Amino acid sequence: MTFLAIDIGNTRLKWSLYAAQRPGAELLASGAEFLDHIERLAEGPWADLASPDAMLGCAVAGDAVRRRAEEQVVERFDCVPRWVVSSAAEAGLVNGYDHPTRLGADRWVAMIGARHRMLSQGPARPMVVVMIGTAVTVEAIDTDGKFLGGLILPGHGIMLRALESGTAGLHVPTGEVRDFPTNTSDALTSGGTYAIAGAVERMRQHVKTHCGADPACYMTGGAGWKMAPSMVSPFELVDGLIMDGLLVIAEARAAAV
Ligand SMILES: Nc1ncnc2c1ncn2[C@@H]1O[C@H](COP(=O)(O)OP(=O)(O)O)[C@@H](O)[C@H]1O
Ligand SMILES: CC(C)(COP(=O)(O)O)[C@@H](O)C(=O)NCCC(=O)O
Ligand SMILES: [K+]
Repeated sequence: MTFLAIDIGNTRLKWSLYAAQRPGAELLASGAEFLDHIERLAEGPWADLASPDAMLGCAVAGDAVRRRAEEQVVERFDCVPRWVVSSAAEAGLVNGYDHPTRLGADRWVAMIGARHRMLSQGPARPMVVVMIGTAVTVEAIDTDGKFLGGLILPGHGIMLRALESGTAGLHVPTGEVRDFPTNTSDALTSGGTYAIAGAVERMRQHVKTHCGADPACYMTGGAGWKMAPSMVSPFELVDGLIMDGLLVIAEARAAAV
């Protein structure tokens, strides 16, 4: 029962093909395409793959992009494209958002992946789940698996572009992260990095106060590796939290049928 997982963010489409529809399944193939290159999938990276038996994805880059991806799936494979919509509860997580379906599906899926990972590592704990993609999200989940709420911040690229377009004197190359930046490039790079690190640390404190226990902290997303060295408290950097979440959801849904 091979399974194709797809995560469409605002910058890239990520895909992974697994030998089975359950967490921990063997990874057979994977890749990432910038959104402009989605049309290449069927005749490019997917050309030599055997058709998966099932597919599940999450997509936050808009209906038009999701349809373009769907066309590639249907053109190349013999499986029905299915997409996760955030709901009031799924796979052991309860959604505390005011309007649960308005929560970004990628955020919901990553939290489900993180909760599964945390429970496989030991007893239940509260969590902070950080995704560093086009945007940055910082989620709080209590010990029972209730999503309490989360932060949305601009990612590195958006922060820099916003500063460049709103000022006359900030058109400079990328710099280094420094404790005490002494040039414009380093000041911008460090400012963005520590804005994210500071927000994450604040959320960690909120969760600790609210839940009365130190949260398990997970970080994922294309630019997660950039943030890892600058975090205040230790975070486990997990490459495929969204893919893990899609596997967890697919397994739970298959078991429920
Ligand atoms: N090799 C890479 N290709 C593309 N983006 C990268 C790469 N390495 C780091 N990044 C950073 O990761 C971000 C994209 O991460 P990703 O998780 O794919 O975002 P999204 O899910 O929003 O599409 C980019 O904004 C960029 O800053
Ligand atoms: C916050 C996001 C833009 C993150 O997108 P990404 O950085 O993964 O491309 C996305 O999850 C989204 O559009 N969310 C809908 C609004 C919400 O979650 O409240
Ligand atoms: K994402």
